[in-house]
Amino acid sequence: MKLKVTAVDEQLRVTYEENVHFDTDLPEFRTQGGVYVHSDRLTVTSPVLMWVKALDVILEKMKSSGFNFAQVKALSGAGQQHGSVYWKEGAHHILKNLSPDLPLHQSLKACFSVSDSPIWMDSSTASQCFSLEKTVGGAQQLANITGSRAYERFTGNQIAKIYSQNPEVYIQTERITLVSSFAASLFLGDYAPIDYSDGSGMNLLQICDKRWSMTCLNACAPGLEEKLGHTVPSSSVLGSIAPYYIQRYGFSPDCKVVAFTGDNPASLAGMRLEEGDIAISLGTSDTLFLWIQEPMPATEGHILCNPVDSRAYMALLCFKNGSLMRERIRDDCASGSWDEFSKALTSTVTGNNGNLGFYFDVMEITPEAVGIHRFNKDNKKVPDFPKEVEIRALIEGQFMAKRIHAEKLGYKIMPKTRILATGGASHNKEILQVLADVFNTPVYTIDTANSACLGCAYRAIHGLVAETSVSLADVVKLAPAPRLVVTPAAEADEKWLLTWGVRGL
Ligand SMILES: Nc1ncnc2c1ncn2[C@@H]1O[C@H](COP(=O)(O)OP(=O)(O)O)[C@@H](O)[C@H]1O
Ligand SMILES: O=C(CO)[C@@H](O)[C@H](O)COP(=O)(O)O
Repeated sequence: MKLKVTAVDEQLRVTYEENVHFDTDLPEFRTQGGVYVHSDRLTVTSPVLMWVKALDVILEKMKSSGFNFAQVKALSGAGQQHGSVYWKEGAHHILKNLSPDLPLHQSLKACFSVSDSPIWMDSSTASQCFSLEKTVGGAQQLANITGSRAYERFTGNQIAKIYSQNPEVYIQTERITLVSSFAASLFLGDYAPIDYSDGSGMNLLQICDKRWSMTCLNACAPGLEEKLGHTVPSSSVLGSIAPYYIQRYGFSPDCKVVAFTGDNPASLAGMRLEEGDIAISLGTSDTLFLWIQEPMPATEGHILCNPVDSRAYMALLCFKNGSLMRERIRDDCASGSWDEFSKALTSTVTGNNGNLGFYFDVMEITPEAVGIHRFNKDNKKVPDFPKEVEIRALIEGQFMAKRIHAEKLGYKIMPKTRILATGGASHNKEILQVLADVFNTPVYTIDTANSACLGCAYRAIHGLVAETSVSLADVVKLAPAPRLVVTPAAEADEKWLLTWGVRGL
């Protein structure tokens, strides 16, 4: 996991990219994959000061490389969804008076009442989820209100856990931000509001009228409305950059901060998703998302407010066993090499001669299942597969699950359907070929695998004109179109896909 930056010029060309890798650039925090997995294997957190220090490091890297901060007209950003940051009483004053002589992590070191922020990988709040659904009248009812049934990683349940386990800490907290609005707060030198789109990943926001659900807030913790602040459209200008950045890095006082959002909503903007397209992000988690007009919340998947058009929505499916699962099988079966992994995919056939597998090292979100389960062509459970068969079974299984669950959400693949792929694994053409074969649909990518970052650069430009009703699509119409990378192989007919569906996932 990394902190990344992308700058674009007025022609929407990417002019600068940089990143900070949490594990290797900030080894003093001793994270693995940017996180701590606690001994119960359910609680997963990240040190909030590591995120703050990562911002110091990336800004210093930019300064040393001669980046011209004065030219930046607007900035925006994205954070992993659902994670939360707890600001201690008195933090606001410190945030508003940052000394340009000090790095942020020094000024802010005593500002957080919870030093290890719960993040999206956490699944330790089952009892809070149960109680929230019970309060509102069941899982479907909660989905109707907030867009999702109760999910353990969703922020309301995380807040409820902190309140029930440590009410003192909750009381000492003056503000709760999402990872996205926390990062925006750092640039603003003030508490930034939560945007509608990332706010929909909390089990607290009414997705129809974009107001907090008082029933849900009260079910999680007392006095929560005040600690969360108000919500804003994702394209809002929040204000100008804080004096700290003007004095320390040479930003212009006119540089505007546009609301930050979740990484998946930001990717939707970066990929310039159109209705009918299907976006698949192969980052740490795998996610699949669609632009939708009419929300139909169900007990599987999520409906979020659309980050680009406040009248629309996006549907999202999240799969926790994404890249980390692929990395584990790569290490076990391909000597830790992506090249060898890719060769195994080219040396095996579509449909894997009937061998299939489900690979969930950690409790999966979609579907709720855990463990490694392999079946041969006679549907008999087997303990292992030859290495190449294992690799193909993993990738076909991951993509088949995406197709089956998208179809369960009502998604229909049409002749015009395009898959837009992004995230680290979208660099791997052989993996994308399996994706094309499983969906029987061509796969496109954009020039950077960092669609969330690029989307925020686009959203920053859009924020400057959004109030005049110009759409994001208009603002980015000159950006390079997605590039066709692979088309389904001729032999990828629907027959073997059907067998998969019948054998069930
Ligand atoms: N050539 C490759 N083939 C498959 N996976 C890759 C390849 N290169 C990078 N990855 C995967 O991409 C992941 C990082 O994706 P990225 O989109 O940067 O993550 P994040 O979710 O943190 O933004 C890594 O975990 C790595 O396993
Ligand atoms: O939980 C979800 C979406 O609901 C995740 O997709 C997070 O948003 C984190 O994403 P990455 O670290 O994989 O980018």
